[in-house]
Amino acid sequence: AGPAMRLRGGRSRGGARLVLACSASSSSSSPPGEGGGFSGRVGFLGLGIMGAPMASNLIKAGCDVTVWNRTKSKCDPLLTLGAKYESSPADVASACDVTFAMLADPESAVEVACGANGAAQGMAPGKGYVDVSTVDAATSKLIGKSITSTGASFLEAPVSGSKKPAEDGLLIFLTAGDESLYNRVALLLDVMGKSRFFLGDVGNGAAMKLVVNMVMGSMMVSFSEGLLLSEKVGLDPNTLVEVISQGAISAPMFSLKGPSMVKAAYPTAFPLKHQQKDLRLALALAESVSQSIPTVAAANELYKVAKSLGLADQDFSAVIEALKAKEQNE
Ligand SMILES: NC(=O)C1=CN([C@@H]2O[C@H](COP(=O)(O)OP(=O)(O)OC[C@H]3O[C@@H](n4cnc5c(N)ncnc54)[C@H](OP(=O)(O)O)[C@@H]3O)[C@@H](O)[C@H]2O)C=CC1
Ligand SMILES: O=CCCC(=O)O
Repeated sequence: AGPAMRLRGGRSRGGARLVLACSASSSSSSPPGEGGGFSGRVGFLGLGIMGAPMASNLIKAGCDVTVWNRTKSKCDPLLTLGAKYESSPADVASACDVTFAMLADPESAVEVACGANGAAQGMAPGKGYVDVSTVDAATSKLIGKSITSTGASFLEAPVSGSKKPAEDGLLIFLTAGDESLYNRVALLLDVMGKSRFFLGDVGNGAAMKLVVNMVMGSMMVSFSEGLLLSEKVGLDPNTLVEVISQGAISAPMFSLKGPSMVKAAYPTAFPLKHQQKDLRLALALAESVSQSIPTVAAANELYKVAKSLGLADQDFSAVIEALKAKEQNE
């Protein structure tokens, strides 16, 4: 099947419709749709900035959710909401019909899926694994192979959208892999997101995500340069943010992050270390097809400088501090 897309308009967030749809006993009451109702147990591995609100939305929608996180204390708020707990990814996968994973990077995604007590050890025919972490295509294929070798199904489904969209259930899923698993979990994706794309073979979702994030990472650097230059020539950078917001290059990211960047505040929504990871992976993707992406390469260097300044866990908008530091050193 060719790429398919389903865009949803008006939301019925947190309403009875979703509660009914996710409840184990009421799948027949589910709304019609590609996935129908989801009546099984749902696992969730990785409860960081993104994973915690995503799992939380599934619980609030009435799903039977079992969680695991490397740092166990991060499970507590989810347990309070009604989640169950298992002590390893393998145990979660074994207890659940479908397991989602939201891990930091390729290394942790592989470790949790394929390592000792990894999810693959709890997989079996009829079960599904949905990796929503941002990784490269090769990593996703490796994880997919490990999962499908057990007879289970695999879907990669990285997300566009940050902390707030995750909290609001407004993420964009970029999925690829097993289409029947995609259809099976469609309702769950719709609890956590506002739209979903099915892009074909495993690797296409990862590639789409990296291309989107490489554009975002360079946009942020260009915006940072503009803020600093405007200030240097005697303009009010807040006015620049306002002017940009009304023109053709308006983007929610600029309006959202600009005002706090002007105040040198970087409350973390998307950690800078993850943005740099995505640029690194995008550069490798470009290299694999001999595509030149010099702007991204330059942006990546700045994120690396920002990391070396101790800003890895700040929001990625803190990359502006690398430009300030560069100026001081010149
Ligand atoms: N934040 C954002 O705006 C967005 C992030 N993403 C992507 O989503 C993924 C998660 O991001 P985010 O939630 O922000 O990141 P966080 O850093 O907040 O969370 C990372 C998660 O990975 C776990 N983890 C890290 N290393 C290991 C390991 N070796 N073994 C087991 N678990 C591990 C962490 O566990 P522990 O709690 O123990 O550290 C935590 O649960 C990343 O791939 C990111 O690029 C995608 C879209 C938006
Ligand atoms: O991977 C992070 C993406 C953040 C966003 O889409 O706003």
